[in-house]
Amino acid sequence: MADLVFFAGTMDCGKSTLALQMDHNRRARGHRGVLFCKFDRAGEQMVSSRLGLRRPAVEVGDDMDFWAYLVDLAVGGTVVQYLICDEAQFYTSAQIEQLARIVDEMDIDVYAFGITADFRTELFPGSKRLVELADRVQVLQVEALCWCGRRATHNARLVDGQMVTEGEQVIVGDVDDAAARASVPDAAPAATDSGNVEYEVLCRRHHMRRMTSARARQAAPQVLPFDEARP
Ligand SMILES: Nc1ncnc2c1ncn2[C@@H]1O[C@H](COP(=O)(O)OP(=O)(O)O)[C@@H](O)[C@H]1O
Ligand SMILES: Cc1cn([C@H]2C[C@H](O)[C@@H](COP(=O)(O)O)O2)c(=O)[nH]c1=O
Repeated sequence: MADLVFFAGTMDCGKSTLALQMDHNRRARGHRGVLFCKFDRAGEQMVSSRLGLRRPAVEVGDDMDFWAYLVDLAVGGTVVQYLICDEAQFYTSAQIEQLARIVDEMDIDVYAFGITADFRTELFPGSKRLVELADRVQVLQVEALCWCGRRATHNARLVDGQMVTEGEQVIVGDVDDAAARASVPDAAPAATDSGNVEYEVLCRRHHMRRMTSARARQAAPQVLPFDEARP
């Protein structure tokens, strides 16, 4: 019996890497699948991981109907056994419902990958519907870390280096990390009308205190990166 699985985590915790590995392992055994993406940092029609892997994918627009897409494939004689859906937080609620229907009525496994909450700690529409409908929500084994060493559970948005808690929900961008950026060399901070946007993953405590690594460094330069006192 097929499953709808939501692999959830913060930014930079290895979701796209796992998505590409799951696709690779299935294809290596002759299974047929379709890879979907939306607003990948590396560009359209692509799933990319910070480890340097990337593969072409079908870009999901708001008007994309997964059910109709799969029906068309079936009518054309293409047998599909699984779907990999990256950046699923950006999908609409209706699209997540279409994916659940595909699992139940076409017996196709759907593996969705995405961040649960935005920089304001509010659920994205796609993630909300996935939490509501998935057979399983799986937290990734590789944990992204807050600057204090705790598991990072939240995503902070930095505009010109300052953490913000208001703004548009969707701004494509990367974590503020030179090593991470090295795998996508053309990925500069996203320039918007309001400034340069980057993200940083934090534990809840430091997200709520708006204590980014830069602010912590200013407050107590000697305590980074791992402070026993943990401000
Ligand atoms: N230079 C590196 N060496 C080893 N691992 C790396 C390197 N750069 C990134 N990673 C790994 O890749 C992960 C990010 O993978 P990615 O699939 O892009 O994340 P996500 O899709 O969740 O944002 C990091 O958490 C880290 O484990
Ligand atoms: C927190 C947050 C993130 N985003 C964007 C930034 C990235 O383009 C993606 C997440 O990609 P990743 O592979 O998981 O790193 O989401 C956003 O638009 N709004 C937000 O609040």
